[in-house]
Amino acid sequence: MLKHKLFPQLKLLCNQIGRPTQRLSQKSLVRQVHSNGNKLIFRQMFHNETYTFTYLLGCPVTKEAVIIDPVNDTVDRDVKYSTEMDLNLLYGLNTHVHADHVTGTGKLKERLPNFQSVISKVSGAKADKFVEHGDTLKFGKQVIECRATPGHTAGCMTYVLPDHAMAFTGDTLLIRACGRTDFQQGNSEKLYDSVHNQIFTLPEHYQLYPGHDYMGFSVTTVAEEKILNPRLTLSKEKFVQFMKDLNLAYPKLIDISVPANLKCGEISRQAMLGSEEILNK
Ligand SMILES: N[C@@H](CCC(=O)N[C@@H](CSS)C(=O)NCC(=O)O)C(=O)O
Repeated sequence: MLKHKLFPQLKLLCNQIGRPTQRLSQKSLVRQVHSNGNKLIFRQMFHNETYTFTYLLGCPVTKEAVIIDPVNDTVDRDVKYSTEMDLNLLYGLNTHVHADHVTGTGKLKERLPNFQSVISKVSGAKADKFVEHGDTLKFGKQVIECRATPGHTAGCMTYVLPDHAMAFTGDTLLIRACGRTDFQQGNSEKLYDSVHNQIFTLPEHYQLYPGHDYMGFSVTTVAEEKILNPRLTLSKEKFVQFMKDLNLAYPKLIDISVPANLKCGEISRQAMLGSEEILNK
């Protein structure tokens, strides 16, 4: 009975993950790079200390580009990479006020002319540009749609590129997991609704890029998570209980990261030394 109910989704999933890898990667590359004839430069980068993903997206025609969730420690890498690729970074998009690392948008503003930091208005953080649900941002021929996905924090945003069937979910949805909901106005009911109403309603072939991964994964799809996410496939009631029982230790840098990120990554020398000490423990 269950198999019958899930069959269309399972069929789609098998098409995506059950066939030889060669075929999958070729198909997904074509979708990212050539859908609607609109090409995209796309790089996924990792911060080893905090398991954070940063994404660089560029328009190959105009060379205008954006960076999603840069980390302050990897700004040199990100500037070098975008310069090498002749990209003109316009925006640094934060998916939310991070609790485990300091955003790189403040440092990037010091390094790059015309660079603007972006975050949701609801976040209450300082930035050059504030976005709300339904807003769009442009770089070259590319369009990003902003979807409010509160729950991990009150101001979480998911950034969607419809032309490339991609969405950047921050910590709202992680691969086979989701963001914790026990601080920064976290709310399990809201996170559940955000995922079901704003992410799982995207077409099933959309590729989802999370803000972190702690298990060695890099990308997933709407179809995969709808079937395989052990948290978000629960009923809402069971999900809320599951999140209550998580009992995760607070992020090591929370007391440094949150105040700094509320100020676009502005961090005092004293706090910087403090964070080095905490990470070296
Ligand atoms: N140990 C890390 C923090 C790990 C953590 O809490 N991750 C967050 C996202 S960053 S606030 C999370 O939501 N995790 C969900 C989960 O199920 O793991 C540190 O000390 O920084």
